[in-house]
Amino acid sequence: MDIIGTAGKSVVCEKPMAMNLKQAKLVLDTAKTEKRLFMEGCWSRFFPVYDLIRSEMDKRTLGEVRMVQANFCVQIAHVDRIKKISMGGGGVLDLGIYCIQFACLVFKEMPESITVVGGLMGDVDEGACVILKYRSGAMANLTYHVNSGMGNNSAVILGQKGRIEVDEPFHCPTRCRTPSGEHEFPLKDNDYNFTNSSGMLYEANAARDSLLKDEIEHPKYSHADSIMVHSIMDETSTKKRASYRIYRNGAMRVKNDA
Ligand SMILES: NC(=O)C1=CN([C@@H]2O[C@H](COP(=O)(O)OP(=O)(O)OC[C@H]3O[C@@H](n4cnc5c(N)ncnc54)[C@H](OP(=O)(O)O)[C@@H]3O)[C@@H](O)[C@H]2O)C=CC1
Ligand SMILES: O=C(O)[C@H](O)[C@H](O)[C@H](O)CO
Repeated sequence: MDIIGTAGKSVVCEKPMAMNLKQAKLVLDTAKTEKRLFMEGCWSRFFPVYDLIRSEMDKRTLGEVRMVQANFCVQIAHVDRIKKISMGGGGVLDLGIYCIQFACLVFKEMPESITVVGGLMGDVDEGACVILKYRSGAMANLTYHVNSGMGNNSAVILGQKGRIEVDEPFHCPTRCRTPSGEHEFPLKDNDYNFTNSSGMLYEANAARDSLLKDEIEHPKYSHADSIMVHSIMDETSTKKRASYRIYRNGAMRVKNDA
């Protein structure tokens, strides 16, 4: 907030922009008051595959969407920023966020109900199965885990007339299949630490566009998008603590910092 408010700078902040909804709102309110660009770096949203998904959804080529599935399971339990609660660790803030933003991309509204079964790893969240149910009855079935083997980290959107398959890694994809066929957007110069990291250029270009237009948010991942995703993550954390409490017969070990 000081960077935006006191120093008067525009900010692109890696996901997750905050530990909870309350913090996220404070930052976004500051950006609004100061009329500075603030973008939560949800880089997924700027990949060409996501542009294609948006366009298929706008054209309603799948008919009514009834189900979304997304998985993100990897073994990163040894990483400090994952395992330490003091560094904002845990699964939902690192991996679950990608699954949740994917459901939000498709349904564009808050779910009516959120069902969560999850577990802890020390004092941070290890993983969970999350089911979002929407007013129309449509559902999203999301799974994330930071202490497992590598899953099939893909996503699928199922409509009454067709489907979209986003190949692994769905959070930074280069390949998908839509009703119009197979699409591939290869990345160049991709020799970095993280998978498909050169795809960060899509997000960087988007931030540049917003700066040139004097926007305070980017339409592909707006402040409302951040709020929706953080609202669901807050709810997920609360429900997970509850499910863990029941599962472990009364043991409750994570502090509620909301
Ligand atoms: N889009 C993508 O491809 C990816 C995005 N990410 C996101 O990027 C972020 C960073 O991940 P990653 O680079 O792997 O993390 P690292 O742990 O490698 O780096 C974190 C950095 O933040 C600094 N830091 C930590 N705490 C503070 C603090 N209180 N004040 C100032 N600086 C601090 C650390 O400084 P120091 O070195 O001095 O400790 C370090 O330089 C995460 O939010 C993650 O979700 C991560 C991976 C991939
Ligand atoms: O944002 C990311 O990509 C992450 O922070 C992950 O920890 C990483 O992708 C897992 O492999």
